[in-house]
Amino acid sequence: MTSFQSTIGDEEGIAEELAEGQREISIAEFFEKNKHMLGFDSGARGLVTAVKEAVDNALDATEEAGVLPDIYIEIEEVGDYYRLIIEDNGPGITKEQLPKVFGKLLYGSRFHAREQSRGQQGIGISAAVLYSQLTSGQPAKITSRPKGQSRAQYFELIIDTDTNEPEIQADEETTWDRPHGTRIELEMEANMRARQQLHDYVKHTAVVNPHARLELREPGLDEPMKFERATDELPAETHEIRPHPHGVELGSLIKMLEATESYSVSGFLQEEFTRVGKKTADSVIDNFRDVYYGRELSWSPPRAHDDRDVASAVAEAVANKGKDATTAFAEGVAETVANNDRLARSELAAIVDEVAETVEDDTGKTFGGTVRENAVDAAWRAITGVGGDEDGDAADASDEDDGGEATESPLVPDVYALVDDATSTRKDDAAVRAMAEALARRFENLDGDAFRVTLDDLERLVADAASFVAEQRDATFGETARENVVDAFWSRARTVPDDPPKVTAIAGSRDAAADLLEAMRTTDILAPPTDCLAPITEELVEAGLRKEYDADFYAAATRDADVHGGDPFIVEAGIAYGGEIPSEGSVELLRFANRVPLVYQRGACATTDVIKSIGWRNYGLDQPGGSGMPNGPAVISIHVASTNVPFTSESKDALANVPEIEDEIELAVREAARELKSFLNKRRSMQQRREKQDVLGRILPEMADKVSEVTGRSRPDIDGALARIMNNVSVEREVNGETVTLVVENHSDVNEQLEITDIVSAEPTDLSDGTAVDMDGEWFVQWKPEVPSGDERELTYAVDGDAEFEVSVGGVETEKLTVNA
Ligand SMILES: Nc1ncnc2c1ncn2[C@@H]1O[C@H](COP(=O)(O)OP(=O)(O)OP(=O)(O)O)[C@@H](O)[C@H]1O
Repeated sequence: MTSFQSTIGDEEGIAEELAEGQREISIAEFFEKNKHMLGFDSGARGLVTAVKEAVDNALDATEEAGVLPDIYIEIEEVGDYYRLIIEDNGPGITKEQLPKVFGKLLYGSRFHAREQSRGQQGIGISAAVLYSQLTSGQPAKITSRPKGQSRAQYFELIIDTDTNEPEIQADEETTWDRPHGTRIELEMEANMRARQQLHDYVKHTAVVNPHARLELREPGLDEPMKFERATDELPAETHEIRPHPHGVELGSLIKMLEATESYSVSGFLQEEFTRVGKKTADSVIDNFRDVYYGRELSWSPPRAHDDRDVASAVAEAVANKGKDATTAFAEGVAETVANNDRLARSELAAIVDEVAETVEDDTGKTFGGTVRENAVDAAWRAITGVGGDEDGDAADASDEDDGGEATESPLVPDVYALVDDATSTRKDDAAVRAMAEALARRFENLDGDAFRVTLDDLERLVADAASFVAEQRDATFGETARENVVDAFWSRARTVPDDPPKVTAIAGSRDAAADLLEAMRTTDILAPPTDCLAPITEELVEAGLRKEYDADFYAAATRDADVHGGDPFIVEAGIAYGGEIPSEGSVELLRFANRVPLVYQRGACATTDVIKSIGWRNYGLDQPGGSGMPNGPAVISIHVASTNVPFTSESKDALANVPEIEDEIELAVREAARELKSFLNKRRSMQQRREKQDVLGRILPEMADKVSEVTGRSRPDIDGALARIMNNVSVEREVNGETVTLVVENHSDVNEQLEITDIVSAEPTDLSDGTAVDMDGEWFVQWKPEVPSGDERELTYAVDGDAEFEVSVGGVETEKLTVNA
């Protein structure tokens, strides 16, 4: 007994003493202690969290019911308290469910569902009710009108903090002008210090839920904040999925094994998991066999020059079958064996069975189980020197130090060939031989005759043989050489034919269940279906940003689905740049999970970590020191949608650092950032072009004047020169009597597809091609010419001599255009 235990043992009744201090904890106490985890740590924050919980639920409920959300949020000051009202047009809640939804913590419809939803835990709204009652002493007032019912139900309730059950204080029918939906009224001790966060939450909710209409009234706003919907399309409907084999933990797997009605592992895998059909189940089971039973090492059968004789060994093992049948059987086995490159024991057994059946058919003699087993033993001994009762050599060979004296095992040349192949040519032959001998001895000492070994054991044997050789012969087999040797044997080893244990047996053995889990994880399995997810989509991520940010540039990227812990997820990123976005300070990062804006704990969020780790200078943003938050007029939004979003805490403020998700966030952000980079590069080169054109525009006329002055000739045409120097597209007008010609020259090195519109004050006729449209006495003449690089086009029409013109050219940037028309 340790001294600590003896001290305890000396004191009588310690357990009783401890028991006196043990009692049930009421949820009020639990809440008081953990309210920061639930997002209710202060009055300012509590108000934002309560709004967030109610609005998230309203969005979940409306979408589930296929209704476009119309959500009303109101905050009023009532004496020392604040009253919060949230109304939605969702499906409502039935009279039976309503008290539990609001009056019981950990009650919800989403905890067990593998489907993307904002709510996950069944805590949110009841925690808000509890916060309200603990700080104001007032009950929650709920009105709900289920779809199709003529009247609404009104409840006043509090949570009994001892029993975690709703205590109903009023329960009556009422009228409500909304045809269906839910209205929640909570009073609480609060303040508006987090007004900015509240506004951000509502605004950003509108950004990622362009299908929702939101309205916020609060005491600080003269006018309500209204966010109209940008689309009438609801997000794609999501479907629940079963867990993915790559994502379960051992504890859950054991529970699933215990609960399943399947009897076989194959049935269990196909029934309980997504993406597992018969073929995938077979692959998992093969991998399970490899870890659970190990593989069988395979060996080269004897060749013609070899003195190992399979045929006579088999013949000797067979008695009483007559000469012809015995010879046919023995030679049949020997010949089939020789047709194989390498053989494992179970393959040999299959060959013996097959040949026995053929010979039985041909000769009418019976080759029963015992005869076949004897034949397998004998043939295996002939091939490997190991097996049956005469397993002499193997036992002798166990003494490492008298290497030279024992008869060489038939395995050695085989092992030698593989080791030699797998190690570098610079290895000294004696070292390779020593390694082969040491390894062959270890293989011979494996349990049973079949040379079954798991990958871990094989690695251990190879390492052990290598260190033996290093000690005895002063030759090193480094890590790479050892890995190559392991690989050479493992890749030639065969998966055993044994049936896996039944589900109940695996459920009862932690080790077997762990082996099954490893097999599931190492099998290639299709990513989970993504119809359980509803990404915002690239188009709407961009539309959401456009709606709320006035910028020069927008880009968005939606990645393909990936898996973390068995739950599928999709990452989307968007960037808005320039325009009205403030250029001072660091960029604004908008974080979203399942379409919910994350307001607090930015610094503790995986999204922030990823943004900081990207080298933003590569993408054209300023980043002091080359790491950390980039600076500049940009907004970056990141949305992670998953059936199970890994938050750092129950208040769902920040994403945990899950490597798979971080990788996808990085790829999505980089995808959008690459577009930003090419936009900025182009903008920079256009800027340089503009500056160059400005300079040329100033000096060319001066040069033209000078040339004309010096040469005494007329002033050269500088517009054409400018277009040529700048490799521009030039559009020049020539008017000759009634004929108007627009000459388009392409001096650039690419073909240009242009759209040229000439607005003419009189009616044009005889158009070369193109169209003319009369718009209130002005004619719009339009051409869409394609002008190859280095080529020109002439666009003509006829018009009365006094007409006025105004040309506009589309299809090419203004910086690459010289218009003289
Ligand atoms: N406005 C509403 N309309 C219809 N049903 C609702 C509404 N609000 C809540 N519910 C139902 O009540 C349940 C409990 O809501 P609660 O906010 O406590 O948890 P949750 O949203 O499931 O998870 P979380 O704790 O992560 O927010 C929800 O799962 C949903 O079924």
